[in-house]
Amino acid sequence: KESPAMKFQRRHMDPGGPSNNSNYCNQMMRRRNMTEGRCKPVNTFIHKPLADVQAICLQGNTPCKHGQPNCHKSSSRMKITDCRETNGSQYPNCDYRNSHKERHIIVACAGNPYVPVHFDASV
Ligand SMILES: Nc1ncnc2c1ncn2[C@@H]1O[C@H](C(=O)NS(=O)(=O)C[C@H]2[C@@H](O)[C@H](n3ccc(=O)[nH]c3=O)O[C@@H]2CO)[C@@H](O)[C@H]1O
Repeated sequence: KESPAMKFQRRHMDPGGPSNNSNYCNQMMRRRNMTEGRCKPVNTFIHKPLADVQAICLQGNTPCKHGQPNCHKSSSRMKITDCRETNGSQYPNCDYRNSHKERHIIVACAGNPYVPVHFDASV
C-alpha cells in the first residue's frame, strides 16, 4: 500500500523540471498515474529537491484551506507547474494546460517523520 508521503511525492515532486515541453502536463499526469479512472482536474508539480520541500514542514504553520491546523507555508517562492484540465479534455484522453509559476507553496504535513502528505495551495 502506498503511504501518504509516497503518494505526495508521486503526485507533486519533480525536481528535474520545469520543462518547456508543451506536453509536460499531459505526459506527467499520465506517468504519475493521475489519469486512471478519471482525469484529476488540477495538480501542481514542484521543481525543487525533496529535502527543500520536506523542510517546509518545519517552516511557518498556517491553517489549511479547510481549517485543519497542520499546514505549512514555504518561506521562499518555488518554481512550480500547475496542470489544469482543459475544457476539451475527455476521459480517457485527459488533456492539460501547463502553467509555470513561482509561488510560496502550502502543504499539509503528518506522521513521524513529519513530512508532506497533501498539497493545499500556492500563494
Ligand atoms: N490537513 C491535512 N492533513 C493531512 N492530510 C490531508 C489534509 N488535507 C487533506 N489531506 C489528504 O490529502 C489527500 C488529498 O489528495 N487531498 S486533495 O485535496 O485531494 C489534494 C489536492 C491537490 O492534490 C490538488 N491541487 C489543488 C490545488 C493546487 O494548487 N494544486 C494541486 O495539486 O488538487 C487536490 C484537490 O484540491 C487526501 O487523502 C486528504 O485526506
